[in-house]
Amino acid sequence: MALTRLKLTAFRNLLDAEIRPASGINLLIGMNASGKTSVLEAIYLLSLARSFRSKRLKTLIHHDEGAFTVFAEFAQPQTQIKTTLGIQRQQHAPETEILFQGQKPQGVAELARHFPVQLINPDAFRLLEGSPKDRRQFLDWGVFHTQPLFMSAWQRFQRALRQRNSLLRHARIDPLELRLWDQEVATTGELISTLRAEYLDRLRPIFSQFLMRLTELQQIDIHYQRGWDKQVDLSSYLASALAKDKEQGFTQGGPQRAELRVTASGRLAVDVLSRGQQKCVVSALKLAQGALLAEQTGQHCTYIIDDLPAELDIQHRQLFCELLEEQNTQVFITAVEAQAMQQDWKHPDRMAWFHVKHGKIQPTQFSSIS
Ligand SMILES: Nc1ncnc2c1ncn2[C@@H]1O[C@H](COP(=O)(O)OP(=O)(O)OP(=O)(O)O)[C@@H](O)[C@H]1O
Repeated sequence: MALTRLKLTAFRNLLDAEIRPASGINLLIGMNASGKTSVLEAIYLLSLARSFRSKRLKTLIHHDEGAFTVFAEFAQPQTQIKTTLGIQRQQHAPETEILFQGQKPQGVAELARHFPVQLINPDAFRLLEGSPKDRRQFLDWGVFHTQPLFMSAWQRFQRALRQRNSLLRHARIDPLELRLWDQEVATTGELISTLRAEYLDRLRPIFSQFLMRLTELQQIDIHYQRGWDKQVDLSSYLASALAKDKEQGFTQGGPQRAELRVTASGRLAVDVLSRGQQKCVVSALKLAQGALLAEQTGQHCTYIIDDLPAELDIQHRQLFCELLEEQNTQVFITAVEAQAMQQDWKHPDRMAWFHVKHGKIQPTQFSSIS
């Protein structure tokens, strides 16, 4: 799905703003604090019903207003099928109101499937330097979008794990009940783990190709650690770890502890790569996810890229832009300087420039803001 219209009301400093983006590259240029990241934040909200900056959506409401609204229209480029999505958060309402095609969606998964978004921002480094959870989220984005079995396995696993953990904290444990939850954790956990490993096997070669185009870096590897002892299946592992799990009061091993180790010549990438090199690795990983999604499902994801020029020299910037354009998908890029984003774009006809100034957005030409 491509975003064809975005209307923002009282969303951060954007009191009343509207854009009709191009189906290809969209450049949002503006000074610091003009509202560029807020536009990306609104687009991200359309996919996940949450922000990448704040835990509480109420903080996104303009300081002088009582509610924000994000309204969007989408079109499927091949079929021209049109959809609408509206999200409103009121200061005093108990929850966020979401209307997808005029109706309450079944869950956030429905929004994510409808409009997959990949974010590359200064926090994207977290993929390398952050916690294992950040890397599991990255991996699961891809598995969720390409493996129909994943979602229900994940929900069943989470429920069974919660039940098992609660049981572990009881003074007396009913062995029959424990066996029941162990079985459910083991069956769904093994499936999740297999789906993740298979996904990563498909992602690796695509990632390497992107990385080769972006940098001269070699020997970047991604190792998958499934979260429990390599030698045994999950069922046997749970049985062998029971005494320790009881002592700790929670299940210590399983897919909830999986980890991705990204290494450069055998050392952790975050310890040895420069910031620019790290940005290239993270960008190649995210581009690979989008390309694999398109290859497997025919669906394109939308890239939102905050401050693209940051950390990249002109050569790497141009290579990155070239790759983005080749993906034939919708992209939103913010930058402070228009000059830094002036490339030899191959399809200027599919591009749109927007000037963001004091919370207002104007479609514009490169020449008028450079
Ligand atoms: N709830 C809110 N109500 C009104 N203004 C807000 C709210 N939250 C943030 N702002 C302000 O909105 C402005 C735009 O912030 P935003 O992060 O979108 O800017 P930006 O153009 O991405 O800037 P930079 O280039 O510095 O990253 C800032 O001045 C910020 O303080």
